[in-house]
Parts: sequence; structure tokens; C-alpha cells
Amino acid sequence: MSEATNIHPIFNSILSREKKEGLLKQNGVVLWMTGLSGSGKSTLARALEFALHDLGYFTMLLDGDNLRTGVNSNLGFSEEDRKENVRRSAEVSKLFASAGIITICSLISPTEEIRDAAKEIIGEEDFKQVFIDAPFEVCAERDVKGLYKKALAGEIKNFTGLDSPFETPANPFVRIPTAEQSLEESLKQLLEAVLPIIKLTENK
Ligand SMILES: Nc1ncnc2c1ncn2[C@@H]1O[C@H](COP(=O)(O)OS(=O)(=O)O)[C@@H](OP(=O)(O)O)[C@H]1O
Ligand SMILES: Nc1ncnc2c1ncn2[C@@H]1O[C@H](COP(=O)(O)OP(=O)(O)O)[C@@H](O)[C@H]1O
Repeated sequence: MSEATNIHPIFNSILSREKKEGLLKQNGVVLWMTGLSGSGKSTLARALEFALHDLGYFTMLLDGDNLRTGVNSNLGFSEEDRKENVRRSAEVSKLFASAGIITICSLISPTEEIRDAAKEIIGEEDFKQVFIDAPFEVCAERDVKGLYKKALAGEIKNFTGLDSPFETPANPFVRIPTAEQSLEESLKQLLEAVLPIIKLTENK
């Protein structure tokens, strides 16, 4: 909630979103990737961005780890901080999507409440939830950054899936089971889901 008073927002620009989407020849959207650490969010987000770029789409990738070095640098991993982390990331994503950009936002965003809050900010129409699904044991086995080893040794507190919850998304736009298929198959599945919604609709 804003703490400032006497604020009078105007539309950012009189140039409409439709005009921008028309120029870019695409529909702006937020592809919201959720999943455990090590599930494959960043890997797939990067692969998707390259693939879309090669197909002529204009994209922006917002990755949780990266956002935490900048706009979210004062936040940790308590429930309150994760909520604020997701709130800010959703607000930023919304700005990019409103400029017609295909925005890939990859954050653990561990609970339904947190993801619903992101959906509320971005708007149901633009919010497409991509569940990157890999079991805790598989992520711990991959242990890309060595965080599971540390968390299981008690060196990291509030670790997602261990002493901090991760809730399975009830109704994702698409679920990508990365423990059951290759990166190439995951990317293909993701592209098949995404391409129909980003193709420019008539009259723009
Ligand atoms: N306690 C704890 N739990 C989970 N993850 C941790 C933690 N501490 C640090 N990290 C690193 O932070 C990355 C997750 O940040 P997010 O902003 O995506 O998390 S959240 O959406 O606010 O829950 C996460 O990145 P990914 O592995 O890409 O998910 C980790 O690199
Ligand atoms: N089908 C798949 N899709 C994405 N990543 C996969 C897949 N299969 C195995 N992996 C591996 O899993 C790891 C996921 O790590 P990362 O992308 O950093 O996850 P996250 O961003 O969710 O923490 C990478 O080492 C990646 O190569």
C-alpha cells in the first residue's frame, strides 16, 4: 500500500499498449515461472528467451537471483520478505507487459497466497503461471549451487522445501515436469504452450 498522500496517477502514456504491441507484432504477457530451487526455472527461462528471440519476439527476463541484487537487494527469505520480493517483482513485470513485452519472471514464489498476489497485481489476463515441477529429492540431487548441501547441514535457514513451505500450484497455465524429460523436451512443451498466446491478435 502506498504511504504517500496527494498522489494523482495518470496513465503513463497516451500511446496505447495496443499500438506498442502492434509495433512489436506480439501480445505482451507475464510468464510467471514458479518452482523449487534447482527445479529448472532459470535454465528454462534462458532457453525460452533465446528461442523466442530467434523467432523474432521481444522479451525481458526477470530472474529472482538477479532481482535480489538490485530492486530486491534489501530482502531475505522470511515469509514477509518473500511476499515483498514477489510484490515488487510483479509490479516490475506488469510494467514490461504493459509495453507489449513478453516478460519471463522466474521466482520460487512458494505459496498460493504469494502467487495469487502476483496475479492480482499483474491481472488475470496477463498472468500465465508456469509450474517448473521437480521433486525436492531431484533438486537436492542436482544441487546446482550447493545450497541443498548447506541447507541440509543446517547452514541455511528458511530453505524452500525444507523449513520453509512450497505449495504445488493448483491450476497452472502449464506444468513442466523437468525430472521426467530432457531440457529440449521441456523447452518444446513450453514453446507449444506459449506461442499461441503471444502471437499478435487481429486489429493491432
Ligand atoms: N533460504 C532460501 N530458500 C530458497 N532459495 C534461497 C534461499 N537462500 C538463498 N536462495 C537463493 O535465492 C533464490 C530464490 O530467490 P527468489 O526470489 O526466487 O525466492 S522467493 O520467490 O522470494 O521465494 C534461489 O534461486 P533459485 O535456485 O534459482 O531458485 C537461491 O539461489
Ligand atoms: N528438463 C529440464 N529442464 C530444465 N533444467 C533441467 C532439466 N533437466 C535437468 N535440468 C538441470 O536442472 C538444473 C536446474 O537448475 P536451475 O535452472 O538453476 O534451477 P532454478 O533456477 O529453478 O534454481 C540445471 O542444471 C539443468 O541443467
